[in-house]
Amino acid sequence: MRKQDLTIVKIGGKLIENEERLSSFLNDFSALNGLKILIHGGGNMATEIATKLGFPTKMIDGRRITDANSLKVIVMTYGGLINKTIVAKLQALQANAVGLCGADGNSIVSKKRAVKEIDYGFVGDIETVNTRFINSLLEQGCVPVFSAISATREGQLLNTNGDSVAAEIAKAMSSIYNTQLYFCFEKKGVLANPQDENSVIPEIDHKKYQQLLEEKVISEGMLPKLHNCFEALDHGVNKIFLGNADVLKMGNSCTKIIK
Ligand SMILES: Nc1ncnc2c1ncn2[C@@H]1O[C@H](COP(=O)(O)OP(=O)(O)O)[C@@H](O)[C@H]1O
Ligand SMILES: CC(=O)N[C@@H](CCC(=O)OP(=O)(O)O)C(=O)O
Repeated sequence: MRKQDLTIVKIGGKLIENEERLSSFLNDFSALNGLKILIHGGGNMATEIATKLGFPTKMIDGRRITDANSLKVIVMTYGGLINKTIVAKLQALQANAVGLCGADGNSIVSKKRAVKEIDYGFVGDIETVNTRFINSLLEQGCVPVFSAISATREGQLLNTNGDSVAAEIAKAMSSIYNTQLYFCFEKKGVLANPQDENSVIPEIDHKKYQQLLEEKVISEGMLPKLHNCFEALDHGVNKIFLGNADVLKMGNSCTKIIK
């Protein structure tokens, strides 16, 4: 029997900050047929609030170095302001959204990243996704909305890259559903020339990905994003797309990740 479809969408922090683009995106998201899950970032807003509080931000290859103060800002910003704003807007669009972080329902258990060359601080690498719990929400007609936060078995909250949260949820839920994963960010897709908004690469396979890495066409936040795309593709996720706030609209140009 064919599995039921599940759509998983990650929305990046730069889109969340723009009220018009966020509303338009949430309209499209709420109108999607079938079961769905939303994951959001909020990196830019956390940086802005941390700066106002006098905590400088350090990023390495698109990943935040998270000390105790930045973790507090992150939990308040992602788990509080952004998550609840999105949930309220989705409720107004008749989607029964439920806001979560990885600690809720023990949904995403992670491990603090081991210190190798770099000490990332309170950053989590996901170990398990509680598919039973997430599925119970879907079966009740809820739309889970996850922030980019996970927790250890010992109860330590950890900052967790939003793209990784989306990819790990999609991978895990692929055991039950036919999954499609969308990464929604500022650009129309992966660009051959990051300065040219119209240079969207329509399809990327493993070979092209290696080539883009070698040619250094991808950098910063695009590095974890594409890494997560191929992780998901290699672990059962059926379809993966990268595009801007209009990526859920029919016929919109974007990048498709293929085998
Ligand atoms: N080849 C590329 N194509 C598109 N964006 C790229 C590319 N290389 C680097 N980037 C950068 O990566 C960013 C996306 O990563 P990130 O900011 O982490 O996304 P998100 O909004 O999901 O947090 C783009 O806004 C762009 O600045
Ligand atoms: C460990 C790590 O880097 N976590 C990310 C989580 C937020 C995120 O992914 O937000 P965007 O989607 O807006 O980039 C961060 O703090 O920036």
